[in-house]
Amino acid sequence: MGAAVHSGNRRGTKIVVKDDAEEKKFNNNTKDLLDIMAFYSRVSGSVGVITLQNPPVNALSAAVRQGIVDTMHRALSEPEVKSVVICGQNGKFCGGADIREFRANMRGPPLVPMIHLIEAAEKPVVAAIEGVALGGGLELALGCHYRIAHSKARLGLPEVTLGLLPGAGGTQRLPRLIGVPAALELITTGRHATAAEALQLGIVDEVTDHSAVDAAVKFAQSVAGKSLDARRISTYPCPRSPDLAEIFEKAMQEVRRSARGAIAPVTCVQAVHASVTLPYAKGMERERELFSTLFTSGQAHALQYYFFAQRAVSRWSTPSGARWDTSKPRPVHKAAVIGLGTMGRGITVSLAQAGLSVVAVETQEKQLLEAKQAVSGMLERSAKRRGAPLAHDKIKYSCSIQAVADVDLVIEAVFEDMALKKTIFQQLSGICKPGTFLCTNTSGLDIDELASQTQSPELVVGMHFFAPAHVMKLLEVVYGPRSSPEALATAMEMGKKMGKVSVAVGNCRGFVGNRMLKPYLEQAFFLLEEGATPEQVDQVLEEFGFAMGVFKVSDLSGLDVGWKVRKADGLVVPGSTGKSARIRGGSRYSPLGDLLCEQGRFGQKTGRGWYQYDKPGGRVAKPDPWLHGFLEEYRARHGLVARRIDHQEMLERCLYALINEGFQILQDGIAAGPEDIDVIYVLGYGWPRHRGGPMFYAGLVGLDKVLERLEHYHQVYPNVSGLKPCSLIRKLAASSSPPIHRWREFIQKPRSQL
Ligand SMILES: CCC/C=C/C(=O)SCCNC(=O)CCNC(=O)[C@H](O)C(C)(C)COP(=O)([O-])OP(=O)([O-])OC[C@H]1O[C@@H](n2cnc3c(N)ncnc32)[C@H](O)[C@@H]1OP(=O)([O-])[O-]
Repeated sequence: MGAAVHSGNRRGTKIVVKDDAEEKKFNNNTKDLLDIMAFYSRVSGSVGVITLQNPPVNALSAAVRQGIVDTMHRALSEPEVKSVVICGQNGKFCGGADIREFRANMRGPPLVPMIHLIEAAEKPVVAAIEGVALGGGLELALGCHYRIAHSKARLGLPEVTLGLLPGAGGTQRLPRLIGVPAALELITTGRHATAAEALQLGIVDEVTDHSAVDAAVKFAQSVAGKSLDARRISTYPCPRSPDLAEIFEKAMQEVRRSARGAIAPVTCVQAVHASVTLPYAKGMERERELFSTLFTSGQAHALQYYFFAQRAVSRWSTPSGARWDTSKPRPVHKAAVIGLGTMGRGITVSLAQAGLSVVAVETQEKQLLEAKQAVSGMLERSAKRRGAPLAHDKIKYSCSIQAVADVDLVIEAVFEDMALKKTIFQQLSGICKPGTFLCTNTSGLDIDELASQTQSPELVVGMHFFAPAHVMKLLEVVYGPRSSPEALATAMEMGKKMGKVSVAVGNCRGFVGNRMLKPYLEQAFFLLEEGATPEQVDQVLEEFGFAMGVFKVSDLSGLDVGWKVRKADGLVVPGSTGKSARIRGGSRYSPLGDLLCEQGRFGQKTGRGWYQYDKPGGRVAKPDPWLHGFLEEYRARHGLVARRIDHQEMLERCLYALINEGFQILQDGIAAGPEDIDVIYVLGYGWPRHRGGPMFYAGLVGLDKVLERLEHYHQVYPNVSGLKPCSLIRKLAASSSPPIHRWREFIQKPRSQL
């Protein structure tokens, strides 16, 4: 970069042109905005450089927008300046509008006129895109006359994932620039494109491996004085082709199919449609109208809540006072996986892809060979998909558990069998070098019972992966009463390294996810007893937005899994008749799942479960007349009279029972906050993201309403403990249902042990 010409150095060679009078004027204009967050400097004499400065992602806050408007005016008014570059501080162009401002009163200049100011400028404006240009960030770049990107930059319009549409001209400019099909795909999925793809699509003009800012300055000099007539995207003709109607119809079908009730993707298609049917100015009006509808919707609120929730879970804390910011993870270079069944294989792949050396142990030679082949295939497919190098050489396979002696962390992933796991933990405790963290992949067993098998219980934590383990983003990291903060921090960090969202949870039966699933499943079974069919219950849940209804999920994961657990708990009493058949420990119990298992109906794997499949392993669920007959016969045998159950009741009983357990989990301190539960349910259990998660949904419905319905159902079914409202929901409802971010104040804090 050339020498700067003004005084007032703010950062290194960047010179800020901002005199006292201007500062005062700005402060008067913006009243309480603390600082101009776009800095102006002049480079090589003739290029005005505007640098957005709002860490960490240079989001377009009111102050940044004000700064851009002011510095643009400055650049345009200086006769020496012939062209302008807009860039972002710290190698990040811009992460879009400031999402935190969406729920506050609108201040500062709006985005749309700000971008028009840039586009209408008579001097060329070049966007220097490093890091990210997302949402409003990309829309800002589309308002510039040229775009230069760094090869590692990512560009996209992810507004749809926040329940919005690109409302700063994105739906009108992008199709004009790259055509309707490509724009529709980017806008409705919200995915990020690489710089190379953006170049190919025509979103950017040049890609560089060096500094995009330097390249943009050079470029800006080369285009100074040239006509900008062909560079203003808003003036481009509307893209037209004979098959446009078909393209839109297909896009609409696709988003309706995949959106599961989310309104933003559908609205995005409508907005892009306006770009071809209306002139630009009218298209912008339509974009604004549609944007306003989305902006105030509950779905946008839910998705934006979820955006922050997913980030908040990394700031974990435990009731004993351990915290993310005071507990340091220990580095892990070498890890081991014990047991190479389905879960163990997925975990091995995740570890190897995270760059760790892995010792993969399976004691049966034949299974070891099979696992080795399967893992190689998974790694190859995954490397191809991600365009990443193969990680085969990271893994050493062994038949002997002794091979784990020198690893830093072990993940045991054998069957869900406490006796077997205990034996392995006893062995590990003797074999591993001192300080090795011992983790168990379990979906609900007692971490502390396992810890007690070892010489160092403080090194033991649970890592509950979700199948398929190399694909699913969720990891429940379970701390026992004796797990050290360091062990917890290390497991959380390991999850992050593997690309997972790790959520710290306390040790109890089923942890958070599966514990909440129990009353939900229970209600689904009871509904069948009372007259519903699996299809009806699933339809209600799928219409709500679940990826799959509860019975389809049960068929997919295998009915035998829960059966084994119930047997171990002494709940399965084969051949029992009369009233006692449906009561356990004084509470209502449905043996329906047990009865199906006794018939060998384990779900998809046996071709029969709650549904029928064309063959064992078949995927397409079809209603099964046998099952309907079986349910009728079951009801008759137990003196149950089938009734028509409406959608509302099915939904309320399943969801409110689950939510009630969520409140109990908060009250027990098993989850630190409602965000933890919501992230677990969205990422691990198919809860629709546009409904924020079960706890957020409860707040949206109204806690007093949820409480009232729980009270009602508990009155009707007094022997179902899952319907008895938990005291925390009562307390919150009695305190005028505070917003979700204040719920933690109402949870009784266990005394800190620190
Ligand atoms: C008319 C209007 C039309 C336009 C609408 C829009 O532009 S809508 C917007 C469209 N844009 C998007 O949807 C992009 C949203 N952002 C992202 O996808 C990612 O943050 C990233 C890829 C930019 C960086 O990933 P990374 O893994 O490197 O980092 P990270 O993810 O951990 O974030 C770090 C911190 O920054 C925070 N924060 C981030 N962005 C924003 C924001 N826009 N705002 C506010 N805050 C934001 C984030 O909460 C976190 O804070 P914490 O927890 O530390 O207090």
